[in-house]
Amino acid sequence: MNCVTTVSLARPLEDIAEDLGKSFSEFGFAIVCDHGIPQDLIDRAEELAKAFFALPEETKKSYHIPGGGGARGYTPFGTEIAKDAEVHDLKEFWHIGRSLPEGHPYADLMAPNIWPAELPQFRETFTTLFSEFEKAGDRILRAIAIDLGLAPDYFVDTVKDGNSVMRLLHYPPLPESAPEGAIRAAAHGDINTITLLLGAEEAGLELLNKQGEWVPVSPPKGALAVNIGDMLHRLTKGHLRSTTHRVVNPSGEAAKRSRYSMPYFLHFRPDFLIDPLDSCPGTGEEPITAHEFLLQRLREIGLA
Ligand SMILES: O=C(O)CCC(=O)C(=O)O
Ligand SMILES: [Fe+2]
Repeated sequence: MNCVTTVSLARPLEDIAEDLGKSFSEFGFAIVCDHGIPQDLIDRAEELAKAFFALPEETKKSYHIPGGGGARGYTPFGTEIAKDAEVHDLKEFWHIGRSLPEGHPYADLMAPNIWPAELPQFRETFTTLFSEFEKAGDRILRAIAIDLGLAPDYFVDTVKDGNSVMRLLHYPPLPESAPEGAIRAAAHGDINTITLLLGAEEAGLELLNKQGEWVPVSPPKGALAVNIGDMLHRLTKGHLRSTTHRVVNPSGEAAKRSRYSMPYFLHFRPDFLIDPLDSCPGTGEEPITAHEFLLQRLREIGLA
């Protein structure tokens, strides 16, 4: 196998589990089509994300929450820095998290969402998209469980009310004055359980394969690029790989264009103990709760 596998989520999960598992253990990535997220919802979401990032700088900054670690609302251009990177990423983004009912036991760990008053459909559209991502994620996790030899619903309880986050990303046209070495998104691994990414058909996303070569990830329009995060890597003792990836700068005409994408970072519930699975070979790391693991990693990237 020398390239990321594409699977249709409309097929019976037993039929795709093995292909998916192989792609995740070799590349940490798979392309998933027929994922069930309606295309008209994706189109509306992309239009709204574009409309938000086109708002005046001052308006956008009014949705930045100082001291909030970027967990909700707007994070301006030049804030996030990848682990071990020296310069900031060339991106701005908006985060939407889970809306918990008042008094929920995790309420202290998940800040309430905020919504841009300028875009009345924003809240409804992204609330719907969040639950559609969650549904697709549930199906992908069932296929992963089958491939790992676990009960198909193994992950259901592990991600219930997890601290999942949807990120609307905007990489503006390349600035003339970008710091030396700055790229749209520096090489990093995702922290969470699995990531479901929409919008990566615009070139730039690359993964680092086991041979140490950068390989483009190019899903067709509307398909998901799905990748394993550090938490699932740790649970499976690296059998499912959290693969380093990045978004490189375009050249020529494309450098004058924006790139937009929408990753959904699916997380375990905060008190889930990431205790390496006996069914995966090798020795694992110490058990750690998902919340403690997240805090450690957010500190490293300057967001906590
Ligand atoms: O924009 C992309 O295609 C990927 C973004 C990404 O890897 C991330 O935000 O973690
Ligand atoms: Fe990522």
